[in-house]
Amino acid sequence: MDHEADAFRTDLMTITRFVLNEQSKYPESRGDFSILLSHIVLGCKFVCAAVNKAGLAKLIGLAGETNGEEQKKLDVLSNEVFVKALVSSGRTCILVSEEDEEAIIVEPSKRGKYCVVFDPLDGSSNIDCGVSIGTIFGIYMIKDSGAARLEDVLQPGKNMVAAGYCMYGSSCTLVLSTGSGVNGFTLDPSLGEFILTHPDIKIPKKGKIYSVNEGNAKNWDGPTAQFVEKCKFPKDGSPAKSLRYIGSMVADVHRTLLYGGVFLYPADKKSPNGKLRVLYEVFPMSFLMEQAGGQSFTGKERALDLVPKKIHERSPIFLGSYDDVEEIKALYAAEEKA
Ligand SMILES: O=P(O)(O)OC[C@H]1O[C@](O)(COP(=O)(O)O)[C@@H](O)[C@@H]1O
Ligand SMILES: [Mg+2]
Ligand SMILES: [Mg+2]
Repeated sequence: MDHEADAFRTDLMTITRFVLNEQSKYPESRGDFSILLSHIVLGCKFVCAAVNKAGLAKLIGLAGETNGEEQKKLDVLSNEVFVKALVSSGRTCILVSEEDEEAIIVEPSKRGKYCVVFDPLDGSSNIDCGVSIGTIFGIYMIKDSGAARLEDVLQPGKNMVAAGYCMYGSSCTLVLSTGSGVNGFTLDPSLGEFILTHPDIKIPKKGKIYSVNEGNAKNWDGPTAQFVEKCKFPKDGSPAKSLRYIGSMVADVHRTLLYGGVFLYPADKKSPNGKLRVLYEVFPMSFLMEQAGGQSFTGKERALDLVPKKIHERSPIFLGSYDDVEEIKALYAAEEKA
């Protein structure tokens, strides 16, 4: 029996312990954020289990419903899981999900002071082939949850109090920032606990990878085409960058955060505002990137300074290593001057 107990490491930093430690830094805190996050974590565990057995449980394929785009069964299931988890936390007042046309205003008796914007299942085009997908979330805190209004979520991303994503890949990894750095936790399936495995993530200042759907190249604007050309054929004697593109923002951004480089989904003639949604894709990923020492740019401004007018608004995005994004900003500035 003794050898079993040895396995129990008292220093095991689970995400729950981590968040409670963070909370203890704010003596006035009532624990609302920790409770909210524990419900998000539960949602991620539930969706992770569903993703792992998607093929077995007939969760592959279309749901036969749309949100303006064809919804996959796992899109619908993940959305139901997170809406239920967030409302049952009793800590939210407004929810914005990619899968719901309208914002969800939580009934007054179940309200709390947080607004949560989320993409319940990111990378839908990769579900049926079992390639890494994920969940993305951002959290705002509002003063008066009693009077919760849509305007309370149409705020700049820099006003968020926390952001994160959970990647369902070869392992299940939850990456979180509460505004003081970025930490990564890996789900230990035997314990059912997220364990701190990537403390204080810092993105390399410059990377060797660029990540973009080159299939759209013929429709790109000048600065984007020039930047990708520089990645492939650098004129300063530096080695060419490698192209890596999974087609799931969570997975492409996760790799960028750990290895460095740049992920971009630019505007193009076909999609003048790009493809990715400001509130629940661009903002959370930009918040994490800045917290890890990188940066995020729209082609015009710092992504977190954007003020969205609609909940499903899209924006071009260039995010990643500080120096790589600086290069892109310089190309757009030069075009502006020209
Ligand atoms: O197939 P494309 O045009 O390269 O787009 C891929 C992008 O679209 C997305 O799948 C959009 O997100 P959803 O899957 O949540 O709709 C991103 O994850 C990904 O970065
Ligand atoms: Mg998405
Ligand atoms: Mg999605």
